[in-house]
Amino acid sequence: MTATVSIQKIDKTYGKIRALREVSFDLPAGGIYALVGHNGAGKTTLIKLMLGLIQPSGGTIRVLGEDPAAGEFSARRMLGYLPENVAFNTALTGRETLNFYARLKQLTPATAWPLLDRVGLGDAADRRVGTYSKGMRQRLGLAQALLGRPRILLLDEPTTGLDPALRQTFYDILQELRDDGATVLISSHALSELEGRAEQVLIMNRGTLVAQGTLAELRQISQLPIRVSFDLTADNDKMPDWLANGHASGTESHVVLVPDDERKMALLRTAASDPRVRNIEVMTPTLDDLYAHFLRAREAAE
Ligand SMILES: Nc1ncnc2c1ncn2[C@@H]1O[C@H](COP(=O)(O)OP(=O)(O)OP(=O)(O)O)[C@@H](O)[C@H]1O
Repeated sequence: MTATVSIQKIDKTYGKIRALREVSFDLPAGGIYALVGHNGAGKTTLIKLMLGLIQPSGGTIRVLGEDPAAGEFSARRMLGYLPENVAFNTALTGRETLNFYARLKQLTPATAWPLLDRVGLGDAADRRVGTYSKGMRQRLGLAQALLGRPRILLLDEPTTGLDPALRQTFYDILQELRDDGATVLISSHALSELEGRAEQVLIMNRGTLVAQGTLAELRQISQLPIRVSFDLTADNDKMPDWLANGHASGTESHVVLVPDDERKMALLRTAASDPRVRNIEVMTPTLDDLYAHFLRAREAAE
């Protein structure tokens, strides 16, 4: 699959601050990618570089085959962007705001109106943005980013301020775009909600890319253990042999740490055939765990 975004050895300095150091990655078409990292890790700087809003200090960037920093960046029309802080003219209505952005993208405004319904703003479309709640402004920001069915969607902290229902709608929309072949990059601190939604995760730390991969790949690289916990029936006077090295955590619950899926399956097969086992729970490392692990590993290496 071809990369819609290709970043090679990108450096970016602001005066004495080195915001990005030799960052390289490709984003294939048809995927949702999570860009995660502490405050100041360089996420917004990367997004601004892809949009051509700032120039790199070194390295090359290609977005849909073009250099965003070049004067003529026609692929810009194929990009949707939702900035971290959406600021709209409060005197305009939602519909007028969308009309304005549609014209900037050389689209016929009326063709954009269904987007207002799509983000749940249909009823408020003709109210002034000044009367909107934070979440409603965020919805309008999303509608604006979706104008013209973008091939690449760059979203900076998009779900801050959204209620759970809209968050779900939001991810449904992103999945539709992804299935249609778009590249969606989400910069976020909301790691738990990205789990199971992003195909790949890119972990940034102080301007460098410390890990990139699917959750399964990151789990494998990290070698963080899988926790398997067993509840036993109360009438056991002796711990089952296969659990002898399990750690007692409470009276009837026992936790075993296994290094990989193969050992996990072997343990599950044994446990499932033991009538003394009432319940089994498997806890694989979460994105939070992996994120903490890769940051620790990087700090230790420095
Ligand atoms: N215009 C600027 N002038 C000077 N320094 C800047 C500028 N923009 C960003 N920086 C610095 O570059 C580094 C990376 O900032 P960036 O905004 O890309 O981080 P981020 O990962 O998006 O952070 P956050 O999660 O807080 O949004 C930080 O040290 C920041 O202070």
